[in-house]
Amino acid sequence: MPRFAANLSMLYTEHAFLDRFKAAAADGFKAVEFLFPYEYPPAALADCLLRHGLSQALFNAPPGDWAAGERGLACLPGRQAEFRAGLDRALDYAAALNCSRIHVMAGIQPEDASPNALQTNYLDNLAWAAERARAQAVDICIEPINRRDMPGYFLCGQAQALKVIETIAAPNLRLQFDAYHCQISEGDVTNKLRQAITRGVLGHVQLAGVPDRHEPDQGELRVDGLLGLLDELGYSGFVGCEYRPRAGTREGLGWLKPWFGAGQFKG
Ligand SMILES: O=C(O)C(=O)[C@@H](O)CO
Ligand SMILES: [Mg+2]
Repeated sequence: MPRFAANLSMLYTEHAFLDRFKAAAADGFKAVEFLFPYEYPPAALADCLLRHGLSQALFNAPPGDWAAGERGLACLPGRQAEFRAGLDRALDYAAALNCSRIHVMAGIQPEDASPNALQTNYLDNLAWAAERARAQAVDICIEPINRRDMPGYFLCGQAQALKVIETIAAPNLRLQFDAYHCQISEGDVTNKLRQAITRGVLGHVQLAGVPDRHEPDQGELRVDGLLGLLDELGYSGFVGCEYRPRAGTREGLGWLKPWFGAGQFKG
């Protein structure tokens, strides 16, 4: 049975951020994930988790200047010191939240940068981050993101991510497989998910409907098939529900009902 995490950056936005933990727990979630915790002290977030019986599945390392359009620093030449300081900050939060997965975003490739420089920088930074995180038993996850939503994003394909993971060969550098991005960028989602599991590199899964990033009960993906495959292949990690509800988070949770354990689903 997959373990589901409510993505609190997209779900429960009817509530203030710190109230989303309670709302997720009330609907039967046992775990949460979100993009960035850095506006809040680690102790306040740890307290929310504890009070509502939740575990933290994943969050993101600092992405640079998000408001200015930055989407991660890992591939960017000249930003190594900032990347490293950000990763250390994320590791402090991971310790406080008892979280063993951090998503490190690659960054938007600058138009004037050489592809070789970006790749070298990306590999150097990820190798450093994986080694640093390993001491704390934390996995570093990398996620291919589609370029319709994030034009110019450096890591945009499953094969590209697998090659990076294979090249660095750190046991705690893992793939974050977001079926929504995979379907938009390249399709063949089932085979790509199977490949990630059989290669032993799958660190985290996220789901949304395609093409509109709403609940995964409509559109191009057959979510029951993907969740069944995770079960069949013995995936024991989390599945992040990372979508924008069509009309209210609780109202849209019907698709999860068959997958939540008996008595968990309150919606
Ligand atoms: O957008 C996604 O998909 C994510 O998983 C985020 O962490 C990055 O924006
Ligand atoms: Mg995602």
